[in-house]
Amino acid sequence: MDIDDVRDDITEVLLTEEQIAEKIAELARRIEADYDDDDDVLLVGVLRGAVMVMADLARELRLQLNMDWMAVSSYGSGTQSSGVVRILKDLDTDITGRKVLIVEDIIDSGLTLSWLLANLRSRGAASVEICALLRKPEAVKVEIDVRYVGYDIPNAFVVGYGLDYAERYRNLKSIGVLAPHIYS
Ligand SMILES: O=P(O)(O)OC[C@H]1O[C@H](OP(=O)(O)OP(=O)(O)O)[C@H](O)[C@@H]1O
Ligand SMILES: Nc1nc2[nH]cnc2c(=O)[nH]1
Ligand SMILES: [Mg+2]
Repeated sequence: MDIDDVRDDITEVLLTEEQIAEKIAELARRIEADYDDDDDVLLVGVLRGAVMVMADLARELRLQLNMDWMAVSSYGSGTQSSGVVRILKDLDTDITGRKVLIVEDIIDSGLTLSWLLANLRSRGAASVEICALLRKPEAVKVEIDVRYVGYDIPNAFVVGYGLDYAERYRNLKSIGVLAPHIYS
């Protein structure tokens, strides 16, 4: 769906389809420079928000890799993190000794990723790095080392390209700022 199809719900288009694709390609080139086929990289997509990033990044990468998924949720249906991270679906892969690259759509409070990093590291992975398409200013407050960041964006609630509000808007091709009248 195009952002114009829900134009009244969006105050501003933040990133177009083209800007997203450009950034995914840039991230892929950086990742390719750091890994090779023998690394047997495991991309771990964080459901559900990271589905679009994962699908596009994985196809853009000229690298032999595996893909797995975890579902964690801390937001429920609102726009504020509840502060409690829950595993809704665990990995199917044993990551002992594996080079893991977590793929995320957005880092906001950083809560989801700092929890996930600790969780995956405790399973004995050889390395755990993070690739996130978007990062908000709040994220600088948490001490997580994010190797690959696409765009640093302003502190607004954004939707589209996997990012939802109450499970809607995930299927927008671009990313926009949600109009306050939708959630207030
Ligand atoms: O840095 P944080 O403040 O923790 O926020 C970022 C997380 O919040 C969103 O997921 P959410 O928990 O809403 O679930 P979803 O991916 O299913 O939309 C988003 O996809 C990130 O995973
Ligand atoms: N859709 C959406 N989910 C988020 N989770 C944390 N921050 C955000 C955001 O800005 N938009
Ligand atoms: Mg998520």
